[in-house]
Amino acid sequence: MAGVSVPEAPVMRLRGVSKSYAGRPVLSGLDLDIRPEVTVLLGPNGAGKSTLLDLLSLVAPPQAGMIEWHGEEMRRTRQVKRAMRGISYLPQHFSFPSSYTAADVVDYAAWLRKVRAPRRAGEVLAMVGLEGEARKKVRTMSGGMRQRLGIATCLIGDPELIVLDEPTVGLDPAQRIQFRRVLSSVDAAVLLSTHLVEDAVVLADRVLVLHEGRFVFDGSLPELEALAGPVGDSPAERGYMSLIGATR
Ligand SMILES: Nc1ncnc2c1ncn2[C@@H]1O[C@H](COP(=O)(O)OP(=O)(O)OP(=O)(O)O)[C@@H](O)[C@H]1O
Repeated sequence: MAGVSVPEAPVMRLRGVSKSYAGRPVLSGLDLDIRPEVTVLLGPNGAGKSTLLDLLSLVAPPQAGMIEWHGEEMRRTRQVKRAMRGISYLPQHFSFPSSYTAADVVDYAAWLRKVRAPRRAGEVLAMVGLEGEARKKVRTMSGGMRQRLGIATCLIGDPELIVLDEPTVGLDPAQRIQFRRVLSSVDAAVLLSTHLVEDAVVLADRVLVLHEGRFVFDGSLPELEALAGPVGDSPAERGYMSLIGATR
């Protein structure tokens, strides 16, 4: 119908997803549709962000509820393996062999992910501002360079969903701007977790706030800012603080 915009079909859909560790609920009945946009997941320590990202990357199954990839419910290992080809995941803690060069790391990641026609290492390294560093060894890189190398490994093979756990840790302000450029240049759904409300301000098309295993917010940055209470340094931070009930 003319004038009515139809939202793109979700890449991934979660319905009633729950997860517990040793009987202690960490995620409780989450519903989520992921579309090709940059979604920033905020939440305090222990909110369940990393646990949720493990589920989104299909590394771990939920104990209740269901996950769909392009409308297909993930029930069998075969389905999960096929879907995983379209998903890149950078965990919070990762390391690469110290004797590898940046190009070795990218080639190795392509091999691990069974990417048939990987982008050339130089291309993904350039996307994260590591052009000219292809022959630099991991052991000689700064923390920020390693972080960008990790992000580069997620860009090979044109993934449809990129899941990044705290990717901005270790990036300085200039590198954060570079990272924003990278995200705006990739043609994929991106979901990243962070502790920094500022990351949501700079990067997010959509903001999710997870608190005690439940979504307490799912909306745009202006909608988050509209919730601003008295605590915090910026409108977005004040909105976030009021959602998680912070009093300091
Ligand atoms: N493998 C595990 N076994 C037992 N408990 C776990 C396990 N992984 C996480 N937890 C617990 O589940 C809760 C949520 O952890 P999770 O790492 O998902 O939170 P988070 O929001 O990512 O936290 P942070 O911001 O500190 O990284 C925490 O209480 C954590 O201790």
